[in-house]
Amino acid sequence: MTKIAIFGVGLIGGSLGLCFKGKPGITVVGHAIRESSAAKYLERGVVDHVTMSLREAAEGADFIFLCVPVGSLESYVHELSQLDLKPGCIITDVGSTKASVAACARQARLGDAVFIGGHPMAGSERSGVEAASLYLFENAFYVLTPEAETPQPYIDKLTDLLAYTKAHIVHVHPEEHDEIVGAISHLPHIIAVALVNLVRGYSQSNSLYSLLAAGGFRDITRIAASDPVVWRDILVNNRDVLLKLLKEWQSGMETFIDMLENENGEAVETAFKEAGEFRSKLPERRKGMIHSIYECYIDVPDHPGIIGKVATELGNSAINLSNVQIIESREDVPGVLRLSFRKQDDLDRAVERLGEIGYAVHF
Ligand SMILES: NC(=O)C1=CN([C@@H]2O[C@H](COP(=O)(O)OP(=O)(O)OC[C@H]3O[C@@H](n4cnc5c(N)ncnc54)[C@H](O)[C@@H]3O)[C@@H](O)[C@H]2O)C=CC1
Ligand SMILES: O=C(O)C(=O)Cc1ccc(O)cc1
Repeated sequence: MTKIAIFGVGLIGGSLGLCFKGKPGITVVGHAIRESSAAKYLERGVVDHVTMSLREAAEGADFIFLCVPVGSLESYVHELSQLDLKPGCIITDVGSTKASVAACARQARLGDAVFIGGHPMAGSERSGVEAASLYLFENAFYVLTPEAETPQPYIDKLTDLLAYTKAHIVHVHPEEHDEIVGAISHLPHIIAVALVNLVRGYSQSNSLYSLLAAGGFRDITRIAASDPVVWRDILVNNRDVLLKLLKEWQSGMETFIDMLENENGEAVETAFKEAGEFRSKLPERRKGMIHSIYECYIDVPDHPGIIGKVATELGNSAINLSNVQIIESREDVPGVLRLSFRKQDDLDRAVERLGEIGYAVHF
């Protein structure tokens, strides 16, 4: 049997457990730090066995996944280095930053075990094993940060196992990883939290702020509901990158202040045009999908059952729908559904079929 040990059975650890559990020749052991959590992991079915002993979890493991908050990763690497791990054991992590854990693993005496850093670029603002999902990583990118010295057979072995996640593996240097995710993930979380807290302050004296907050505000602040401990650790860990980015952000805000003070509408327009052009070229990737996506929008009344009706209609015509999304920013007007397809042909046939049955289709 291949033994996989998971430390930190939360959103990410639990989702990995779901991907590996029940696969041929695999047994998944979860490590719990509380008895109440142990029962929950079994009940949720994310692991085969649970133990509260770090040694018992790690003993004989072929793979060890560290899925704890970033601030705890190093102490786990250290504790593992005190144990007699199975020769050839692969230790990996899922932390949102990679440079510090890579440096720590380089220093640690891991015997015949090998560390390969990892970061699935998929998740959500939810946390805990309750939010775990078998499909969390499907089509997402999964970053691995092997060292130049990491023997290829170990990288291959981990890559083969990760195939169960259905994610796409990419290799990135740890420092480069931290710079990139600083800009595309960590800074946006800071901005979302700062914005929500600004409005929270106003709403204390005027309840209309929260009553009217919809659409754009909700779109860009979903991630402000993310787990405080997980994000405390990420931001503190990636502080050098973030301090640089925040200074650039500050100067970007000052540019906006200048534009408004000088009533420079032309510059505002240009800023929106440039941002819009760049954003429209971003690959639309729900959960990090890497395939091109073909989309259309349909006007539908906002009532229960409408998604099922549209999906059934397309299913009956053997049209493969890859995603459906309700556009929340149109809350008080007739609902708008975004339909996504992986193939141009599916989109073309959907447009034709939906038109035939009377829906207004937009691009
Ligand atoms: N939340 C997300 O969307 C993503 C998170 N990550 C990374 O995955 C790791 C886990 O994050 P989530 O699964 O979201 O968190 P989570 O809060 O859902 O799970 C964390 C788990 O670690 C356990 N744990 C063990 N030692 C702990 C300690 N000292 N302090 C706090 N919890 C401890 C908790 O009991 C819990 O089961 C983090 O390193 C995070 O940076 C990576 C990709 C996406
Ligand atoms: O909820 C979202 O959109 C996220 O941004 C999820 C996420 C959180 C942390 C990561 O390191 C990677 C992905």
